[in-house]
Amino acid sequence: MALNKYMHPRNKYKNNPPDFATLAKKYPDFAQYVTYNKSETRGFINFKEPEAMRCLTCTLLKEDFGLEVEIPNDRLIPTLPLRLNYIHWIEDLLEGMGDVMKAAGDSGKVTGIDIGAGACCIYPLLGCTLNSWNFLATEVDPTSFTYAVNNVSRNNKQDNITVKHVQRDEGLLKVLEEDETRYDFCMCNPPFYANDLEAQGLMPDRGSERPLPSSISTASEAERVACGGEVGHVGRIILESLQLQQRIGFYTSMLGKKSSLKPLKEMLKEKGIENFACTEFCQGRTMRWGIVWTFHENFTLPKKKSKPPITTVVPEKYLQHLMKHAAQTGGMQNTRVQLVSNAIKQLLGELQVPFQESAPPSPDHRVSLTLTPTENTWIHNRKRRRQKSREAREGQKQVEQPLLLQFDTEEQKEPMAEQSTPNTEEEKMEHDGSHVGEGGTPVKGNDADSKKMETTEGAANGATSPGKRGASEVSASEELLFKACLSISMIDKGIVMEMAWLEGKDKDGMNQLVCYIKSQFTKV
Ligand SMILES: C[S@@+](CC[C@H](N)C(=O)[O-])C[C@H]1O[C@@H](n2cnc3c(N)ncnc32)[C@H](O)[C@@H]1O
Repeated sequence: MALNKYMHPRNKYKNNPPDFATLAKKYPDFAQYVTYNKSETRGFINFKEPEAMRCLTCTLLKEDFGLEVEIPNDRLIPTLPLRLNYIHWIEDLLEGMGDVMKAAGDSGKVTGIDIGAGACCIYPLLGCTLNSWNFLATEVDPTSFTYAVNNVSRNNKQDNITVKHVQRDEGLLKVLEEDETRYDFCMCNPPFYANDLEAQGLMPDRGSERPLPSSISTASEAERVACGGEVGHVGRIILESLQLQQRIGFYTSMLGKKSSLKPLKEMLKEKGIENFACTEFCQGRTMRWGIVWTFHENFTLPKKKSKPPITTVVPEKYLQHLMKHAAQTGGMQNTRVQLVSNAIKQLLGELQVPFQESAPPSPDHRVSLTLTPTENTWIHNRKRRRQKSREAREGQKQVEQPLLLQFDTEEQKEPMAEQSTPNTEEEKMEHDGSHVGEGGTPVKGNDADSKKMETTEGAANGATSPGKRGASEVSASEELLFKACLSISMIDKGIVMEMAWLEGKDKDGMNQLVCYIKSQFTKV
Protein backbone atom coordinates (compact mmCIF):
# COMPACT_ATOMS: atom_id res chain seq x y z
CA MET A 1 0.00 0.00 0.00
CA ALA A 2 1.33 3.29 -1.16
CA LEU A 3 1.30 5.15 2.14
CA ASN A 4 2.31 2.43 4.58
CA LYS A 5 5.92 3.52 4.47
CA TYR A 6 4.86 6.83 5.99
CA MET A 7 3.07 5.20 8.89
CA HIS A 8 4.31 6.20 12.30
CA PRO A 9 7.59 4.31 12.87
CA ARG A 10 6.20 2.61 15.95
CA ASN A 11 3.02 1.49 14.21
CA LYS A 12 3.17 -2.26 14.53
CA TYR A 13 1.67 -2.74 11.05
CA LYS A 14 4.21 -0.51 9.32
CA ASN A 15 6.54 -3.31 8.31
CA ASN A 16 4.45 -6.14 9.54
CA PRO A 17 1.10 -6.40 7.73
CA PRO A 18 -1.28 -9.05 9.01
CA ASP A 19 -0.90 -12.49 7.52
CA PHE A 20 -4.50 -13.46 6.77
CA ALA A 21 -3.66 -17.12 6.08
CA THR A 22 -2.01 -17.52 9.49
CA LEU A 23 -4.80 -15.63 11.25
CA ALA A 24 -7.37 -17.86 9.52
CA LYS A 25 -5.72 -20.98 10.91
CA LYS A 26 -5.98 -19.63 14.42
CA TYR A 27 -9.40 -17.95 14.24
CA PRO A 28 -12.17 -20.04 12.60
CA ASP A 29 -14.56 -17.04 12.63
CA PHE A 30 -12.10 -15.11 10.54
CA ALA A 31 -11.29 -18.07 8.26
CA GLN A 32 -14.71 -17.85 6.59
CA TYR A 33 -13.76 -14.51 5.01
CA VAL A 34 -10.39 -15.59 3.70
CA THR A 35 -9.69 -16.78 0.15
CA TYR A 36 -6.32 -18.15 -0.96
CA ASN A 37 -3.91 -18.12 -3.86
CA LYS A 38 -3.32 -21.35 -5.76
CA SER A 39 -0.61 -22.60 -3.48
CA GLU A 40 -2.74 -21.62 -0.47
CA THR A 41 0.19 -19.78 1.00
CA ARG A 42 -1.41 -16.37 0.88
CA GLY A 43 -4.79 -15.28 2.18
CA PHE A 44 -6.98 -12.42 0.98
CA ILE A 45 -10.13 -10.78 2.23
CA ASN A 46 -12.68 -8.59 0.50
CA PHE A 47 -12.26 -5.14 1.96
CA LYS A 48 -15.62 -4.09 0.62
CA GLU A 49 -17.39 -6.66 2.76
CA PRO A 50 -18.28 -5.07 6.10
CA GLU A 51 -18.58 -8.44 7.86
CA ALA A 52 -15.05 -9.34 6.81
CA MET A 53 -13.73 -5.95 7.95
CA ARG A 54 -15.53 -6.17 11.27
CA CYS A 55 -14.12 -9.63 11.84
CA LEU A 56 -10.62 -8.46 10.83
CA THR A 57 -10.63 -5.60 13.34
CA CYS A 58 -11.92 -7.87 16.14
CA THR A 59 -9.38 -10.57 15.25
CA LEU A 60 -6.42 -8.18 15.15
CA LEU A 61 -7.45 -6.57 18.43
CA LYS A 62 -7.50 -10.04 19.96
CA GLU A 63 -4.33 -11.33 18.34
CA ASP A 64 -2.13 -8.24 18.65
CA PHE A 65 -3.48 -6.47 21.72
CA GLY A 66 -5.30 -9.18 23.69
CA LEU A 67 -8.55 -7.20 23.44
CA GLU A 68 -12.03 -8.72 23.04
CA VAL A 69 -14.53 -6.38 21.43
CA GLU A 70 -17.97 -6.55 19.94
CA ILE A 71 -18.89 -4.11 17.18
CA PRO A 72 -22.53 -3.87 16.09
CA ASN A 73 -23.46 -4.35 12.41
CA ASP A 74 -24.74 -0.84 11.99
CA ARG A 75 -21.86 1.11 13.47
CA LEU A 76 -18.43 2.24 12.31
CA ILE A 77 -15.74 -0.40 12.00
CA PRO A 78 -12.47 1.16 13.19
CA THR A 79 -9.39 0.31 11.16
CA LEU A 80 -6.33 -0.29 13.26
CA PRO A 81 -3.32 1.26 11.46
CA LEU A 82 -4.97 4.69 11.45
CA ARG A 83 -6.00 4.43 15.12
CA LEU A 84 -2.45 3.42 16.05
CA ASN A 85 -0.98 6.33 14.10
CA TYR A 86 -3.13 8.73 16.14
CA ILE A 87 -2.20 7.01 19.45
CA HIS A 88 1.53 7.13 18.62
CA TRP A 89 1.26 10.83 17.74
CA ILE A 90 -0.29 11.47 21.17
CA GLU A 91 2.56 9.48 22.76
CA ASP A 92 5.07 11.72 20.98
CA LEU A 93 3.27 14.88 22.04
CA LEU A 94 3.15 13.68 25.65
CA GLU A 95 6.84 12.98 25.53
CA GLY A 96 7.52 16.48 24.23
CA MET A 97 5.40 17.91 26.99
CA GLY A 98 7.13 16.10 29.86
CA ASP A 99 8.67 19.14 31.54
CA VAL A 100 5.59 21.28 31.16
CA MET A 101 3.52 18.63 32.92
CA LYS A 102 5.95 18.58 35.79
CA ALA A 103 5.85 22.35 36.03
CA ALA A 104 2.09 22.09 36.28
CA GLY A 105 2.43 19.72 39.22
CA ASP A 106 1.11 16.72 37.37
CA SER A 107 1.15 13.42 39.22
CA GLY A 108 2.64 11.51 36.32
CA LYS A 109 -0.45 9.38 35.57
CA VAL A 110 -1.52 10.13 32.03
CA THR A 111 -5.23 10.78 31.68
CA GLY A 112 -6.95 11.63 28.41
CA ILE A 113 -10.40 12.39 27.06
CA ASP A 114 -11.79 10.74 23.93
CA ILE A 115 -14.67 12.77 22.53
CA GLY A 116 -16.97 10.31 20.72
CA ALA A 117 -15.51 6.94 21.64
CA GLY A 118 -17.78 4.93 19.32
CA ALA A 119 -19.13 1.44 19.94
CA CYS A 120 -15.73 -0.20 19.93
CA CYS A 121 -14.20 2.38 22.33
CA ILE A 122 -11.05 1.84 20.31
CA TYR A 123 -8.82 4.73 21.41
CA PRO A 124 -9.31 4.29 25.16
CA LEU A 125 -8.83 0.52 24.88
CA LEU A 126 -5.65 0.89 22.82
CA GLY A 127 -4.28 3.79 24.90
CA CYS A 128 -4.93 1.93 28.13
CA THR A 129 -3.48 -1.36 26.84
CA LEU A 130 -0.39 0.11 25.20
CA ASN A 131 0.43 2.92 27.60
CA SER A 132 -1.63 2.42 30.77
CA TRP A 133 -3.38 5.72 30.14
CA ASN A 134 -6.63 6.46 31.93
CA PHE A 135 -9.54 7.80 29.91
CA LEU A 136 -12.76 9.64 30.15
CA ALA A 137 -14.66 8.65 27.00
CA THR A 138 -17.82 10.46 25.89
CA GLU A 139 -20.44 9.16 23.50
CA VAL A 140 -23.65 10.70 22.25
CA ASP A 141 -25.22 7.68 20.56
CA PRO A 142 -27.06 5.39 23.04
CA THR A 143 -26.29 2.17 21.14
CA SER A 144 -22.60 3.00 20.77
CA PHE A 145 -22.50 4.06 24.41
CA THR A 146 -23.89 0.68 25.56
CA TYR A 147 -21.45 -1.25 23.40
CA ALA A 148 -18.55 0.94 24.54
CA VAL A 149 -19.37 0.31 28.22
CA ASN A 150 -19.58 -3.44 27.56
CA ASN A 151 -16.33 -3.48 25.60
CA VAL A 152 -14.58 -1.71 28.47
CA SER A 153 -15.85 -4.16 31.09
CA ARG A 154 -15.32 -7.16 28.80
CA ASN A 155 -11.63 -6.24 28.93
CA ASN A 156 -11.68 -5.44 32.62
CA LYS A 157 -10.65 -1.82 32.05
CA GLN A 158 -13.47 -0.16 34.00
CA ASP A 159 -11.02 1.16 36.60
CA ASN A 160 -9.10 2.97 33.88
CA ILE A 161 -11.79 3.97 31.39
CA THR A 162 -15.00 5.79 32.25
CA VAL A 163 -17.54 6.01 29.45
CA LYS A 164 -20.03 8.85 29.79
CA HIS A 165 -23.23 9.22 27.82
CA VAL A 166 -23.65 12.85 26.73
CA GLN A 167 -26.22 14.86 24.81
CA ARG A 168 -25.37 16.26 21.39
CA ASP A 169 -25.22 19.81 22.67
CA GLU A 170 -23.23 18.78 25.72
CA GLY A 171 -19.64 19.74 25.13
CA LEU A 172 -16.48 19.42 27.18
CA LEU A 173 -17.42 22.31 29.48
CA LYS A 174 -20.53 20.54 30.67
CA VAL A 175 -18.80 17.16 30.87
CA LEU A 176 -16.01 18.58 33.04
CA GLU A 177 -18.30 20.77 35.12
CA GLU A 178 -18.29 18.57 38.21
CA ASP A 179 -14.89 17.12 37.61
CA GLU A 180 -11.67 18.36 39.22
CA THR A 181 -9.34 16.18 37.16
CA ARG A 182 -6.58 17.83 35.19
CA TYR A 183 -6.38 16.03 31.85
CA ASP A 184 -3.22 15.62 29.82
CA PHE A 185 -4.86 15.59 26.41
CA CYS A 186 -8.08 15.23 24.56
CA MET A 187 -8.57 13.42 21.28
CA CYS A 188 -11.41 13.16 18.83
CA ASN A 189 -12.31 11.44 15.59
CA PRO A 190 -15.21 13.70 14.66
CA PRO A 191 -18.13 12.99 12.36
CA PHE A 192 -16.77 14.23 9.04
CA TYR A 193 -19.83 15.56 7.33
CA ALA A 194 -22.20 18.45 7.66
CA ASN A 195 -25.20 16.50 6.27
CA ASP A 196 -26.18 13.19 4.73
CA LEU A 197 -25.77 14.35 1.14
CA GLU A 198 -22.16 15.19 1.82
CA ALA A 199 -21.72 11.90 3.67
CA GLN A 200 -22.94 10.03 0.59
CA GLY A 201 -20.55 11.96 -1.61
CA LEU A 202 -23.39 13.67 -3.47
CA MET A 203 -22.47 17.28 -2.76
CA PRO A 204 -21.54 19.31 -5.84
CA ASP A 205 -18.28 20.49 -4.25
CA ARG A 206 -16.96 16.96 -3.99
CA GLY A 207 -15.09 17.40 -7.25
CA SER A 208 -15.60 15.25 -10.32
CA GLU A 209 -12.01 13.99 -10.28
CA ARG A 210 -12.47 12.45 -6.91
CA PRO A 211 -13.64 8.83 -6.80
CA LEU A 212 -16.56 7.81 -4.65
CA PRO A 213 -15.62 5.97 -1.48
CA SER A 214 -14.45 2.49 -2.40
CA SER A 215 -16.29 0.89 0.46
CA ILE A 216 -19.76 0.64 1.90
CA SER A 217 -20.14 2.74 5.00
CA THR A 218 -21.62 1.07 8.04
CA ALA A 219 -21.44 4.29 10.06
CA SER A 220 -24.60 5.58 11.72
CA GLU A 221 -25.86 9.12 11.23
CA ALA A 222 -24.30 10.29 14.54
CA GLU A 223 -20.96 8.87 13.42
CA ARG A 224 -21.00 10.56 10.03
CA VAL A 225 -22.78 13.86 10.50
CA ALA A 226 -22.23 16.80 12.85
CA CYS A 227 -23.50 20.34 12.65
CA GLY A 228 -21.00 22.15 10.43
CA GLY A 229 -19.18 18.89 9.67
CA GLU A 230 -15.80 18.25 11.20
CA VAL A 231 -14.89 21.94 11.04
CA GLY A 232 -18.00 22.78 13.07
CA HIS A 233 -17.32 19.95 15.54
CA VAL A 234 -13.66 20.82 16.12
CA GLY A 235 -14.52 24.53 16.09
CA ARG A 236 -16.77 23.94 19.10
CA ILE A 237 -13.90 22.20 20.90
CA ILE A 238 -11.68 25.22 20.13
CA LEU A 239 -14.27 27.58 21.63
CA GLU A 240 -14.56 25.44 24.75
CA SER A 241 -10.80 25.17 25.08
CA LEU A 242 -10.68 28.97 25.39
CA GLN A 243 -12.44 28.55 28.71
CA LEU A 244 -10.80 25.31 29.80
CA GLN A 245 -7.29 26.56 28.93
CA GLN A 246 -4.63 24.50 30.78
CA ARG A 247 -7.21 22.24 32.36
CA ILE A 248 -6.31 19.99 29.43
CA GLY A 249 -2.61 19.77 28.54
CA PHE A 250 -3.19 19.76 24.80
CA TYR A 251 -6.21 19.48 22.56
CA THR A 252 -6.18 17.33 19.43
CA SER A 253 -8.48 16.13 16.73
CA MET A 254 -8.20 13.93 13.70
CA LEU A 255 -9.55 15.38 10.45
CA GLY A 256 -10.90 13.43 7.49
CA LYS A 257 -10.44 16.24 4.98
CA LYS A 258 -7.30 18.19 4.33
CA SER A 259 -9.44 21.19 3.42
CA SER A 260 -10.61 21.36 7.06
CA LEU A 261 -7.13 22.37 8.23
CA LYS A 262 -7.26 25.88 6.80
CA PRO A 263 -10.46 27.14 8.45
CA LEU A 264 -9.47 25.56 11.75
CA LYS A 265 -6.00 27.12 11.69
CA GLU A 266 -7.59 30.46 10.85
CA MET A 267 -10.00 30.08 13.74
CA LEU A 268 -7.19 29.25 16.17
CA LYS A 269 -5.26 32.36 15.08
CA GLU A 270 -8.37 34.51 15.24
CA LYS A 271 -8.94 33.34 18.83
CA GLY A 272 -5.36 34.19 19.75
CA ILE A 273 -4.22 30.56 20.03
CA GLU A 274 -0.80 30.70 18.41
CA ASN A 275 0.61 27.44 19.74
CA PHE A 276 -0.82 24.89 17.33
CA ALA A 277 0.49 22.36 14.81
CA CYS A 278 -0.74 19.85 12.27
CA THR A 279 0.33 16.40 11.18
CA GLU A 280 -0.55 13.73 8.64
CA PHE A 281 -1.63 10.18 9.34
CA CYS A 282 -0.64 7.96 6.41
CA GLN A 283 -1.76 4.36 6.02
CA GLY A 284 -2.91 2.09 3.23
CA ARG A 285 -4.44 4.32 0.58
CA THR A 286 -5.86 6.84 2.98
CA MET A 287 -4.54 9.94 4.59
CA ARG A 288 -5.97 11.69 7.57
CA TRP A 289 -4.78 14.82 9.31
CA GLY A 290 -4.26 15.77 12.91
CA ILE A 291 -4.44 19.17 14.60
CA VAL A 292 -3.14 20.00 18.06
CA TRP A 293 -3.19 23.17 20.13
CA THR A 294 -2.21 24.03 23.68
CA PHE A 295 -2.31 26.88 26.15
CA HIS A 296 1.05 25.90 27.60
CA GLU A 297 3.46 28.46 26.23
CA ASN A 298 6.53 26.41 27.16
CA PHE A 299 5.36 23.44 25.16
CA THR A 300 6.86 23.93 21.71
CA LEU A 301 4.69 22.11 19.23
CA PRO A 302 6.29 20.98 15.98
CA LYS A 303 5.77 23.78 13.50
CA LYS A 304 7.09 22.49 10.27
CA LYS A 305 7.17 19.23 8.46
CA SER A 306 10.12 17.07 9.11
CA LYS A 307 11.32 13.76 7.84
CA PRO A 308 10.27 10.62 9.63
CA PRO A 309 12.77 9.45 12.23
CA ILE A 310 15.65 7.33 10.98
CA THR A 311 14.75 3.86 12.16
CA THR A 312 17.27 1.12 12.81
CA VAL A 313 16.60 -2.39 14.04
CA VAL A 314 19.29 -3.38 16.51
CA PRO A 315 20.79 -6.67 15.23
CA GLU A 316 20.13 -9.79 17.29
CA LYS A 317 23.84 -10.57 17.31
CA TYR A 318 24.57 -7.27 19.00
CA LEU A 319 21.84 -7.92 21.60
CA GLN A 320 23.37 -11.33 22.32
CA HIS A 321 26.73 -9.62 22.77
CA LEU A 322 25.26 -7.17 25.29
CA MET A 323 23.47 -9.93 27.18
CA LYS A 324 26.62 -11.99 27.38
CA HIS A 325 28.46 -8.97 28.70
CA ALA A 326 25.65 -8.30 31.21
CA ALA A 327 25.81 -11.92 32.41
CA GLN A 328 29.54 -11.52 33.06
CA THR A 329 29.16 -8.21 34.87
CA GLY A 330 26.00 -8.88 36.90
CA GLY A 331 23.74 -6.67 34.78
CA MET A 332 21.18 -9.35 33.93
CA GLN A 333 18.36 -7.47 35.68
CA ASN A 334 18.38 -4.96 32.82
CA THR A 335 15.84 -5.30 30.01
CA ARG A 336 17.08 -5.47 26.44
CA VAL A 337 15.95 -1.86 25.91
CA GLN A 338 18.01 -0.84 28.94
CA LEU A 339 21.05 -2.79 27.77
CA VAL A 340 21.00 -1.13 24.36
CA SER A 341 20.30 2.32 25.77
CA ASN A 342 23.09 1.96 28.34
CA ALA A 343 25.51 1.01 25.59
CA ILE A 344 24.38 3.96 23.47
CA LYS A 345 24.65 6.31 26.45
CA GLN A 346 28.15 5.07 27.03
CA LEU A 347 29.02 5.68 23.41
CA LEU A 348 27.55 9.20 23.51
CA GLY A 349 29.60 9.84 26.64
CA GLU A 350 32.73 8.70 24.88
CA LEU A 351 31.89 10.93 21.94
CA GLN A 352 31.20 13.79 24.36
CA VAL A 353 27.77 14.32 22.86
CA PRO A 354 25.66 16.12 25.48
CA PHE A 355 22.36 14.36 26.05
CA GLN A 356 19.49 14.44 28.44
CA GLU A 357 17.26 11.53 29.25
CA SER A 358 13.49 11.91 29.48
CA ALA A 359 12.21 11.04 32.87
CA PRO A 360 10.32 9.16 34.03
CA PRO A 361 10.69 6.45 31.36
CA SER A 362 7.56 6.10 29.28
CA PRO A 363 5.13 3.32 30.21
CA ASP A 364 6.16 1.33 27.14
CA HIS A 365 9.72 1.39 28.57
CA ARG A 366 11.02 3.42 25.67
CA VAL A 367 14.16 5.33 26.54
CA SER A 368 14.40 8.78 24.95
CA LEU A 369 17.49 10.93 24.86
CA THR A 370 17.64 14.50 23.61
CA LEU A 371 21.02 15.06 21.99
CA THR A 372 22.52 18.53 21.68
CA PRO A 373 26.04 18.24 20.20
CA THR A 374 28.03 21.36 19.49
CA GLU A 375 30.94 19.56 17.86
CA ASN A 376 31.09 16.70 15.38
CA THR A 377 33.18 14.31 17.45
CA TRP A 378 32.07 11.16 15.63
CA ILE A 379 33.76 12.19 12.41
CA HIS A 380 36.77 13.55 14.27
CA ASN A 381 36.79 10.43 16.37
CA ARG A 382 37.05 8.28 13.29
CA LYS A 383 39.90 10.41 12.04
CA ARG A 384 41.59 10.17 15.43
CA ARG A 385 41.13 6.42 15.46
CA ARG A 386 42.50 6.07 11.96
CA GLN A 387 45.47 8.12 13.04
CA LYS A 388 45.91 5.92 16.12
CA SER A 389 45.69 2.77 14.01
CA ARG A 390 48.33 4.13 11.74
CA GLU A 391 50.50 4.89 14.73
CA ALA A 392 49.85 1.43 16.16
CA ARG A 393 50.79 -0.15 12.86
CA GLU A 394 53.94 1.83 12.95
CA GLY A 395 54.75 0.23 16.29
CA GLN A 396 53.63 3.13 18.41
CA LYS A 397 50.70 3.43 20.86
CA GLN A 398 47.96 0.77 20.78
CA VAL A 399 44.35 1.74 20.10
CA GLU A 400 42.15 1.67 23.18
CA GLN A 401 38.92 -0.30 22.86
CA PRO A 402 35.90 1.00 24.67
CA LEU A 403 33.94 -1.36 26.88
CA LEU A 404 30.79 -2.31 25.03
CA LEU A 405 30.67 -0.60 21.70
CA GLN A 406 33.93 -1.41 20.09
CA PHE A 407 34.85 1.29 17.65
CA ASP A 408 35.62 0.31 14.15
CA THR A 409 38.86 1.33 12.62
CA GLU A 410 37.62 1.72 9.09
CA GLU A 411 35.70 4.41 7.32
CA GLN A 412 31.98 3.72 7.46
CA LYS A 413 30.55 2.26 4.32
CA GLU A 414 26.90 2.92 4.95
CA PRO A 415 24.93 5.65 3.21
CA MET A 416 24.71 8.82 5.23
CA ALA A 417 21.02 9.51 4.85
CA GLU A 418 19.14 6.41 5.79
CA GLN A 419 15.37 6.41 5.63
CA SER A 420 12.82 4.22 7.33
CA THR A 421 12.93 0.61 6.26
CA PRO A 422 10.77 0.16 3.17
CA ASN A 423 7.62 -1.89 3.47
CA THR A 424 8.15 -5.26 1.86
CA GLU A 425 4.63 -6.68 1.79
CA GLU A 426 2.63 -3.52 1.44
CA GLU A 427 -0.07 -5.02 -0.70
CA LYS A 428 -0.97 -7.43 2.09
CA MET A 429 -2.00 -4.53 4.26
CA GLU A 430 -5.03 -3.72 2.13
CA HIS A 431 -6.64 -3.36 5.51
CA ASP A 432 -6.61 0.38 5.88
CA GLY A 433 -6.99 1.14 2.23
CA SER A 434 -10.67 0.43 1.95
CA HIS A 435 -11.58 2.37 5.04
CA VAL A 436 -14.91 0.64 5.43
CA GLY A 437 -17.44 2.49 7.46
CA GLU A 438 -15.66 5.80 7.59
CA GLY A 439 -17.08 7.32 4.45
CA GLY A 440 -13.58 7.20 2.99
CA THR A 441 -11.90 10.19 1.42
CA PRO A 442 -9.26 8.56 -0.75
CA VAL A 443 -6.09 10.51 -1.26
CA LYS A 444 -6.36 12.88 -4.20
CA GLY A 445 -3.57 13.21 -6.68
CA ASN A 446 -2.74 16.72 -5.58
CA ASP A 447 -2.89 15.77 -1.92
CA ALA A 448 -0.29 13.17 -2.55
CA ASP A 449 2.61 15.52 -3.16
CA SER A 450 3.80 15.41 0.39
CA LYS A 451 3.29 12.06 1.99
CA LYS A 452 5.81 12.33 4.74
CA MET A 453 4.67 11.60 8.22
CA GLU A 454 5.39 14.59 10.39
CA THR A 455 7.20 13.50 13.46
CA THR A 456 6.55 15.15 16.72
CA GLU A 457 9.31 17.22 18.04
CA GLY A 458 10.21 19.07 21.16
CA ALA A 459 11.35 16.21 23.33
CA ALA A 460 13.56 18.33 25.54
CA ASN A 461 12.03 16.94 28.64
CA GLY A 462 14.95 15.51 30.45
CA ALA A 463 15.46 15.05 34.10
CA THR A 464 18.91 13.54 34.26
CA SER A 465 22.13 14.26 32.45
CA PRO A 466 24.13 11.08 32.83
CA GLY A 467 27.83 11.39 32.50
CA LYS A 468 28.03 14.55 30.46
CA ARG A 469 26.25 17.85 30.43
CA GLY A 470 22.48 17.93 30.13
CA ALA A 471 20.89 19.20 26.93
CA SER A 472 19.94 22.46 28.62
CA GLU A 473 23.51 23.06 29.72
CA VAL A 474 24.90 23.86 26.29
CA SER A 475 26.19 27.37 26.82
CA ALA A 476 25.00 30.20 24.63
CA SER A 477 28.48 30.71 23.23
CA GLU A 478 28.61 27.16 21.87
CA GLU A 479 26.66 26.78 18.70
CA LEU A 480 24.36 23.81 18.53
CA LEU A 481 24.97 21.50 15.58
CA PHE A 482 21.54 20.00 15.98
CA LYS A 483 19.01 18.85 18.48
CA ALA A 484 17.62 15.37 17.94
CA CYS A 485 15.62 12.81 19.85
CA LEU A 486 17.16 9.38 20.00
CA SER A 487 14.84 6.71 21.34
CA ILE A 488 15.20 3.00 21.96
CA SER A 489 12.12 0.84 22.22
CA MET A 490 10.84 -2.64 21.74
CA ILE A 491 8.66 -3.15 18.66
CA ASP A 492 7.39 -6.62 17.87
CA LYS A 493 9.98 -8.26 20.10
CA GLY A 494 12.80 -6.45 18.28
CA ILE A 495 14.75 -3.49 19.65
CA VAL A 496 14.50 -0.39 17.49
CA MET A 497 16.55 2.78 17.61
CA GLU A 498 14.98 5.94 16.19
CA MET A 499 16.64 9.28 15.63
CA ALA A 500 14.26 12.19 15.01
CA TRP A 501 15.47 15.59 13.89
CA LEU A 502 14.29 18.43 16.11
CA GLU A 503 16.22 21.51 15.06
CA GLY A 504 19.67 22.85 14.17
CA LYS A 505 21.91 23.37 11.17
CA ASP A 506 23.68 20.06 10.55
CA LYS A 507 21.30 17.34 9.31
CA ASP A 508 24.20 15.52 7.68
CA GLY A 509 25.90 15.43 11.07
CA MET A 510 22.86 13.74 12.58
CA ASN A 511 22.72 11.20 9.74
CA GLN A 512 26.43 10.51 10.20
CA LEU A 513 25.93 9.97 13.91
CA VAL A 514 23.19 7.41 13.20
CA CYS A 515 25.51 5.60 10.78
CA TYR A 516 28.25 5.76 13.34
CA ILE A 517 26.09 4.19 16.06
CA LYS A 518 24.79 1.62 13.58
CA SER A 519 28.30 0.68 12.62
CA GLN A 520 28.96 -0.18 16.26
CA PHE A 521 26.10 -2.66 16.20
CA THR A 522 27.90 -4.72 13.58
CA LYS A 523 31.31 -4.68 15.21
CA VAL A 524 30.74 -7.51 17.66
C1 LIG B 1 -16.41 9.15 13.53
S1 LIG B 1 -17.02 8.40 14.95
C2 LIG B 1 -15.52 7.92 15.79
C3 LIG B 1 -15.68 6.76 16.71
C4 LIG B 1 -14.34 6.25 17.31
N1 LIG B 1 -13.72 7.25 18.10
C5 LIG B 1 -13.40 5.78 16.22
O1 LIG B 1 -12.43 6.48 15.93
O2 LIG B 1 -13.64 4.73 15.66
C6 LIG B 1 -17.58 9.77 15.87
C7 LIG B 1 -18.22 9.39 17.17
O3 LIG B 1 -18.55 10.57 17.90
C8 LIG B 1 -19.86 10.44 18.45
N2 LIG B 1 -20.34 11.81 18.65
C9 LIG B 1 -20.86 12.66 17.75
N3 LIG B 1 -21.12 13.85 18.33
C10 LIG B 1 -20.69 13.76 19.62
C11 LIG B 1 -20.67 14.64 20.73
N4 LIG B 1 -21.15 15.88 20.64
N5 LIG B 1 -20.18 14.20 21.91
C12 LIG B 1 -19.71 12.94 22.02
N6 LIG B 1 -19.71 12.05 21.01
C13 LIG B 1 -20.20 12.45 19.82
C14 LIG B 1 -20.59 9.62 17.42
O4 LIG B 1 -21.74 8.98 17.94
C15 LIG B 1 -19.53 8.63 17.01
O5 LIG B 1 -19.52 7.51 17.84
